[in-house]
Amino acid sequence: MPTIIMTKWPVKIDGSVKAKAMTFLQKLSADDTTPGLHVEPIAGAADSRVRTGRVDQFWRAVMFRLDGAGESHYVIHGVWPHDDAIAVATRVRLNVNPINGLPQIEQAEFERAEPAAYPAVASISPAEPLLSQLGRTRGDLVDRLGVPADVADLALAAPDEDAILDLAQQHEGWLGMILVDLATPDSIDTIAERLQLEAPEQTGDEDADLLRSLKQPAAQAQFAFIDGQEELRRVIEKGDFGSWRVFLHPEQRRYAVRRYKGPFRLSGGAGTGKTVVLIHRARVLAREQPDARIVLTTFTTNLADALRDGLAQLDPTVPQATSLNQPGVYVTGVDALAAAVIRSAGTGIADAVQSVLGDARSTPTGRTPNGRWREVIEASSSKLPSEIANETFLSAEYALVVLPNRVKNESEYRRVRRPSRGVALDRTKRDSVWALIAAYRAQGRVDGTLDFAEAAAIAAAHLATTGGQADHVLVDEGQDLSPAHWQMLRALVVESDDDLFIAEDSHQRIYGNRTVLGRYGIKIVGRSQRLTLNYRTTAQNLRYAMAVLDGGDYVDLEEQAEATGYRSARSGPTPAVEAVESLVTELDTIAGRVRSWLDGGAAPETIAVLVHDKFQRERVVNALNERGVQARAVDRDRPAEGRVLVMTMHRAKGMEFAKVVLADVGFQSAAEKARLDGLDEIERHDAELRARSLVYVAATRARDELVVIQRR
Ligand SMILES: Nc1ncnc2c1ncn2[C@@H]1O[C@H](COP(=O)(O)OP(=O)(O)OP(=O)(O)O)[C@@H](O)[C@H]1O
Repeated sequence: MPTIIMTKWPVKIDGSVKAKAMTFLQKLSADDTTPGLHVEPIAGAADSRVRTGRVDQFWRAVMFRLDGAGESHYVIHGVWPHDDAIAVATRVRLNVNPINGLPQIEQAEFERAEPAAYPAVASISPAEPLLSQLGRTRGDLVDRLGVPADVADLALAAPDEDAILDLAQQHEGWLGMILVDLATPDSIDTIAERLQLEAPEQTGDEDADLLRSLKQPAAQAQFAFIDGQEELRRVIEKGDFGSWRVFLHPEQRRYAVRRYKGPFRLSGGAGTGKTVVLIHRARVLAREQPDARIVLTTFTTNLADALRDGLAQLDPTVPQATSLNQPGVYVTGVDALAAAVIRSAGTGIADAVQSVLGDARSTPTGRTPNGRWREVIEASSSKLPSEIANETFLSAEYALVVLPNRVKNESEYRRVRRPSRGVALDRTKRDSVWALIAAYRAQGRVDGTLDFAEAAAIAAAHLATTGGQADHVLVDEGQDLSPAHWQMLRALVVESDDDLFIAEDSHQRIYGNRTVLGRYGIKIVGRSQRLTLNYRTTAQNLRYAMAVLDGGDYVDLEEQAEATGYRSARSGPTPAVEAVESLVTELDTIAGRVRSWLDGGAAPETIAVLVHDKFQRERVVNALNERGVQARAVDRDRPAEGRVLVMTMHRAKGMEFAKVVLADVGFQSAAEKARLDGLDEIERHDAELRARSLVYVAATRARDELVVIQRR
């Protein structure tokens, strides 16, 4: 049976043709001699491997036929109306790039989109073109990286990064990736290494050489060997947004498949495909080890829902376990995971409760309500200064010091170390803090409730004595997890190769406090890498989002300063920043923007308005509806179709939309200002970092257009 090698192009055809192309490819992959397919060479074609095939009366597929290892292979170049297909088929040629060993389809680009020609730079600006400013020469591009000469000339003439990105967008696969990299300060060697470029080996058997070239890691960002009919159907049915499932960047592929002798950490800015790598890695592990118990977890239940959907989209045949300790991939939020461990332990949880809280409960039931710390402080006659007697300080002290160290009483608290906690506590203050913690715990005991951090600490203590219940744990949004979460995950997975794989971005920490993995038994030691190519956000929006972070001192889970340099593969309009004086003007401005996008043909559910809190969310929904724009608030539920979506910036974490309005940027309510003023310096600094991170998270949700509304 012939093997189908898909390129990115055929997935861009529209609905009715897609269905016919699917039928054609299915038949082709079953038997290329089936009558009616009309797989035929073209007389006088530039490449003797070219074939056309009959999709229907009007449409033809253009393909290359390669024979290797006793099998035929079809590289599907695209589907065109009959006459266009013949014209394309006559001219295209598939060959191996003699410099970098990667496959290239020559001339194809010119038939689809005429690349922009940049006017001679001197005529528009005296500035030097970007690549020569970066010291790149034609020799670097053509002779070292294998960029075709015509494309290299356009790149060398491009005045700035945006122009290079526009050019990159016209070239699929490795060529687009090289162009994006060329606009960064990375050295030519770094670019060549990242894409694993190597001079080709020539055996004299051209088809075999081509097939080997098509299997190179960088080739797989553009060409995919399709594994069976079912996969073929999935590849064709999904539009371009689905291309993450098939065409991975060579770096993404490496992290998805590589084996590690212990925990591994993958960092990367928003939109660099960390989640994509995790989903692929879960699939690779599940396919290779069908009996393995794999846990894929993240910070919230909504994000876990998205991971579950993503895994099912990638491959519905990967078994998703419905409970812990079962073969398959168990996808769950990290707090739901703690609850599952406690639930499955039954009354056997009593020892763990005793060791963490020092009380004899065996069946904790509910969840401690929000605001409990405030109630405890208000009910006490504590003499502690306000920068200590506040919810932010106490909950952090509890999560960072008390729970991970299993402090159960005053004398243990007097002795415990409090690294990186800022505010020093003398003996009297420690005793007073402990009195509040004891009151907090007593109230939990009365109601039979646990807070999230307590539940994770208890689950960790239970697993530490009963043993691991997973073979591989994959974690997304690692920057938001608390020490007790890490202790639980460490104890959940049996220590072995590929035990923990952690994706994180410290710039996106919007919950909790900084954590250092090494303190909780997770030793990364040199097994840590970074993704740097942003797939989601245009370079213009990314620049705005990065500027929000400027000056903040972010550190990652290993206490290293977080790198900020990363690049985007896409270019678009500059974000619009609008300053407004009042709430009413803000609402009018939001409605005006949204309406103009809708009038321009955008689907309502691809537009999101992101706000700070639930009150503002309701205000915006009402204002939009009153102004005739159908809008809907998104809370825990999944976003619905047919309405403009309005949600908090926290809720938008992990999501993406074509167009985004960021509301209330820079606005601080009087209550929030008073809360921040009451914090000690370190806590306030951390709260400010989180606030910037929140705007960064929100700004990086936009794929194409971003409007920022600043309230003065
Ligand atoms: N190889 C790829 N080809 C095409 N699209 C991709 C690829 N990798 C990722 N993407 C797309 O880029 C977007 C961002 O990917 P993903 O959500 O995995 O990034 P992330 O690093 O987890 O982002 P965030 O930290 O903001 O949640 C998604 O739309 C995803 O489908």
